[in-house]
Amino acid sequence: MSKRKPLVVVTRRLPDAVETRMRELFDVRLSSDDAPMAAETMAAALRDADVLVPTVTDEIDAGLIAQAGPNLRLIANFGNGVDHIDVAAALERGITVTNTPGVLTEDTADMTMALILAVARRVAEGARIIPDDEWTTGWSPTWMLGRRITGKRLGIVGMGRIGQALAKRARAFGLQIHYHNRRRVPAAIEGALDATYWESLDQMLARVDIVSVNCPHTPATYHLLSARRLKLLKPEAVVVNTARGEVIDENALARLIEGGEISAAGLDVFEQEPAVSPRLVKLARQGKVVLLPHMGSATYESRIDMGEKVIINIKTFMDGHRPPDRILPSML
Ligand SMILES: O=CC(=O)O
Repeated sequence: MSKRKPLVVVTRRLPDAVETRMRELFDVRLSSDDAPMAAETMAAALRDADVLVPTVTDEIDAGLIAQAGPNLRLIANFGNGVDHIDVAAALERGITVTNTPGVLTEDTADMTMALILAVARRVAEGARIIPDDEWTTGWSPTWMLGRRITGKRLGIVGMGRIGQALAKRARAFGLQIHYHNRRRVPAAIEGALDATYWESLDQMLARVDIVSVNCPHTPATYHLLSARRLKLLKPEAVVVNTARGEVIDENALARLIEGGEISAAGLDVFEQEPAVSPRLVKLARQGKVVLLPHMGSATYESRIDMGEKVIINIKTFMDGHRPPDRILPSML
């Protein structure tokens, strides 16, 4: 690598502290506005840059990667999920891809717990009542009743870092932990979480009260919660997703909630962000689903730590070493 500072192109505004550090270390082209990069700007960035720092809002497909200039050696994603990047195409061209795992685990697990509570206890609906001047008769024995979560069964789909962090929290709320994962987690972790492993996702779905999606979106998990699988849930079941919209067949979920075959959902992620199915929006107005605009890792702390991870990945790579958070072909 030459002695010149690497040209690092960043597609979105990052926290001030992160941008300042990047300016010190790199020849950095920062985004002036906080909108997803237009396709032509992205193509130009890929042509010029040594390093691209995209986020989940940038679709970097094989066609764009084919237009990358000879200097582009690293795509250092600001975020955990890399399903918006054709990583296989990048690796084929000798471009390394990194992400920011670990630092957003606790915050995303908190948000998942928040959605579980919000749906079960009607928090979003309740929070609108006073500002909307609708609290006219005061406390009532029969009004705004939700569902107790203590003693219920939580089925976690994907027992990685975030799944495990959720399980810890959920146990403190008295939920029984069930999980499905490609691989069973080590016995010590399973024991500490008092978690029941289900090799068959179908069998787990039929038995849980709340299902939480915490696995990445890959070709193998696309519509993992298909219409057929969603129909296995009990009618009083709740579905929560803070991972990726694509893991659930969103239309099927909306249809089943409309028909009363599933009770409710709490969703932080969607199949076509930022577009959200009008059917889900209608269900949110009716108080049957809680919708959040992809906020799982949205804390100052997470976003600064994610920026630091991006910087470490770039620095390590530019110093000629393997960056810590490389995406390996075996992870795809
Ligand atoms: O969704 C956000 C991320 O993948 O970090």
